[in-house]
Amino acid sequence: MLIIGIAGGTGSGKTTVVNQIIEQLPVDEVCVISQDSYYKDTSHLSYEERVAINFDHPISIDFDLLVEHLKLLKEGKSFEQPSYSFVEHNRTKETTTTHPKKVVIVEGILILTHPDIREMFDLTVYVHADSDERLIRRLKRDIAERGRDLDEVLSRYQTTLKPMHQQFIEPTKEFADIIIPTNRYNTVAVDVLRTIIANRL
Ligand SMILES: Nc1ncnc2c1ncn2[C@@H]1O[C@H](COP(=O)(O)OP(=O)(O)O)[C@@H](O)[C@H]1O
Ligand SMILES: O=c1ccn([C@@H]2O[C@H](COP(=O)(O)O)[C@@H](O)[C@H]2O)c(=O)[nH]1
Repeated sequence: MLIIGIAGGTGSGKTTVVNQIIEQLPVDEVCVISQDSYYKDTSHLSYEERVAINFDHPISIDFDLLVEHLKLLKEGKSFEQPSYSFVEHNRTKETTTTHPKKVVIVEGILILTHPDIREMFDLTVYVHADSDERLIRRLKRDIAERGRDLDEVLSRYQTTLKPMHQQFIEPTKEFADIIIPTNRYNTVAVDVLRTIIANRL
């Protein structure tokens, strides 16, 4: 089993890179675990209270559950991956059965902040795009897909996204084996990653 951790700021293109990698792999050889699935269950809070959560701080993530699930995969066991609704700011009732595969990709803004999780990765990648580029992408995506408006994205950017990125996310670049610049679509870097994966399988 090859476990790859893919980190990087919001809007840097992590999901896009993951999709580009897996589209060339047989479906029965790869599984993807998204850090977003592991936002803590906040069903006990009102919608207004959930909106106010700092979703870019490591404390918002149930890392214990993610560690438990990665250990299960390493033991060859399946688990139920939670699902998350960005519109509701909460986990949904659905889960996805995730089976151990030859290639396991874990992606998320904060996954390289956790020492035990870093230890479990065979390969670490940091996807880098400039902050103005990430903000533009985030604005477009969150308005189109996550039920946000201009004011919401900009105020969250100023209050939490930018400071948390500088404090927690950007410093994890030093833990990356590979840094992919993604101000543009970087097909060369994705090909390099595919080759590394193919060689390690
Ligand atoms: N290299 C790129 N150039 C332009 N747009 C991109 C690029 N990579 C991703 N995008 C777009 O930016 C948005 C955020 O990308 P996504 O892969 O979801 O980022 P992340 O998972 O890091 O938050 C998406 O709408 C995606 O289509
Ligand atoms: O309820 C939520 C939970 C998280 N977010 C934001 O999502 C991003 C992380 O996802 P990416 O796909 O890597 O962009 C993070 O910056 C949180 O602020 C949210 O808006 N609502």
